[in-house]
Amino acid sequence: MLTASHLGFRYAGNPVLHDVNLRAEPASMLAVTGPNGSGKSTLLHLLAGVEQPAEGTVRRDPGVRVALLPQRTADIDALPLTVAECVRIGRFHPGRWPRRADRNAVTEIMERLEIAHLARRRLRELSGGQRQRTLIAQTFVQEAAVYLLDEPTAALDTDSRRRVHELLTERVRSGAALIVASHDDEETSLADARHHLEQRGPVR
Ligand SMILES: Nc1ncnc2c1ncn2[C@@H]1O[C@H](COP(=O)(O)OP(=O)(O)OP(=O)(O)O)[C@@H](O)[C@H]1O
Repeated sequence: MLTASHLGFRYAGNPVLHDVNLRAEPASMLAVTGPNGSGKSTLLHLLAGVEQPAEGTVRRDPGVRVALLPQRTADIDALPLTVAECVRIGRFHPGRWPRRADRNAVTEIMERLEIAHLARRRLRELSGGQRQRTLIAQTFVQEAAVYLLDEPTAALDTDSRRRVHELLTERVRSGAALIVASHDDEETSLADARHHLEQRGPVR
């Protein structure tokens, strides 16, 4: 589906990733772990095609759809979007009007993540957890084969975290490949495999 071979990356000459090899397997969750600054977010950006590797390749099989839940999204907050509009973007297909299935999927995911009552609120008016649940809804409303999730539950309370973990497990059961960067032991224990990144670059 999605294969990373010998990936390397540097920010302004500072090495972050070196010789990373991994594959998104269908019906499987891979946890990406490692200390702060070890390059988990960078790796997800490379896998999503947001950044280009300095070394190695990311190969995506033709037609495989990849959804990314980024960790930092200040640009999204700057848009005057409501919660419902933000989630609907996940079902937006250029050149075609939303179908009933798209509208149903949006309603269903908003109910599951308990943001339906916030539908008309602007993103910038939300709490951190409400905003995170909105972005998770936007990610999971997409019909992707591969989901790249950067610390999906870091801002969430226990109930919301449990709900998101149920969603992760269901997506895996329905055949998706999940790659999840996480510091949370409970979350990484849901994974079928783990890829640990070591700290690189100069020690300060
Ligand atoms: N845009 C950037 N420009 C320069 N350096 C960057 C940039 N983004 C990240 N870095 C550096 O690259 C390294 C890896 O960052 P990254 O965000 O990928 O780590 P992470 O493992 O996701 O960390 P965390 O657990 O804190 O989320 C860090 O040392 C960081 O300071």
